[in-house]
Amino acid sequence: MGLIVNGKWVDQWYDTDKSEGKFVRQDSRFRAQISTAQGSQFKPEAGRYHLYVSLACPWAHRTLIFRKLKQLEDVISVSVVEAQMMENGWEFGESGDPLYHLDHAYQLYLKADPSYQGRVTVPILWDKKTQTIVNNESVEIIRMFNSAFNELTGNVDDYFPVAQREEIEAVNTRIYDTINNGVYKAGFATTQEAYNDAYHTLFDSLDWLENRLSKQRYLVGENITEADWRLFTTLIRFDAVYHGHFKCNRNKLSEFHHISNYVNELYQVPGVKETVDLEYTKIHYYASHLTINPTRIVPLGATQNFDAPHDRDRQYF
Ligand SMILES: N[C@@H](CCC(=O)N[C@@H](CS)C(=O)NCC(=O)O)C(=O)O
Repeated sequence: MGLIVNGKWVDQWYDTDKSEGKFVRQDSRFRAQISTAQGSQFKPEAGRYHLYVSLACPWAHRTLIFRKLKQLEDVISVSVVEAQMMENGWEFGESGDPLYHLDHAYQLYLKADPSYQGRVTVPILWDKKTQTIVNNESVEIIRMFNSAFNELTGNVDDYFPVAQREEIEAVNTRIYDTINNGVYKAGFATTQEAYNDAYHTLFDSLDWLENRLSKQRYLVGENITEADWRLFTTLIRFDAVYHGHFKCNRNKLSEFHHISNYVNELYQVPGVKETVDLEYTKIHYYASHLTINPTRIVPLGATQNFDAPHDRDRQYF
């Protein structure tokens, strides 16, 4: 775990000294867009882009789901970093960097921008043509996958419909702050107060979500939208990782009837379960975060069956 400082990798845990023990996530820095717009440097082209992911990472997981749902598997290649992230950050191992056979993800960041400073995160959407990072922000990557390649694939499924954008964004904002990033705020807090705040805000939001999902099948409208997928990748990891490792333990997610049925439904959407690997995920979190779990012992639970029948196809008012 570390970051790039003045062109060099430095092994360093998150610094919470200046934020009263609170974990503050760094903004993603590569923010270019793939688009057909005139003058666009990055046009949608089959075989041009490569996605680097960790199967443990909820942010990267979103991009894998969109790659599946939008039938981009033959258009955008993918590779997976090693489960453990130790003193050199994300490691590529034998198959993690099929393009340049680099050892570490930080080398890829420096290849894209030798002056890059900061943390080295996944997902990374790489352009093989100009040999740079197009974008390393999952929200923007899934939106590109949602629409930029439609003409190439013929898949016009839309998870961010114009008519619902405002409501989707409002829901996303609360869910990002209190749930997606909320579990990290609890887990990476270094003072009791910062942890307490994150814990209460997280479970207030899960109570709100349980109520919302008792009245409607999906977060927004009558179909699955990006809001559901953005939430799903955090929820699927909850009992296996966040409940124990990040101390988000007021309840297990399986104790929320509507939320857990909702997770099962999303898991059972064709193609999605192939993007989930909770064993790899547990190894990543428990064996990489030495500050939180110095013994690196990976717990054997929680046993969950996301293939169990769900009740989400019932009538809603
Ligand atoms: N805002 C980014 C966050 C990506 C992110 O933080 N990924 C984590 C893995 S779950 C990471 O690579 N962390 C490495 C680090 O912070 O040093 C996104 O949504 O893409």
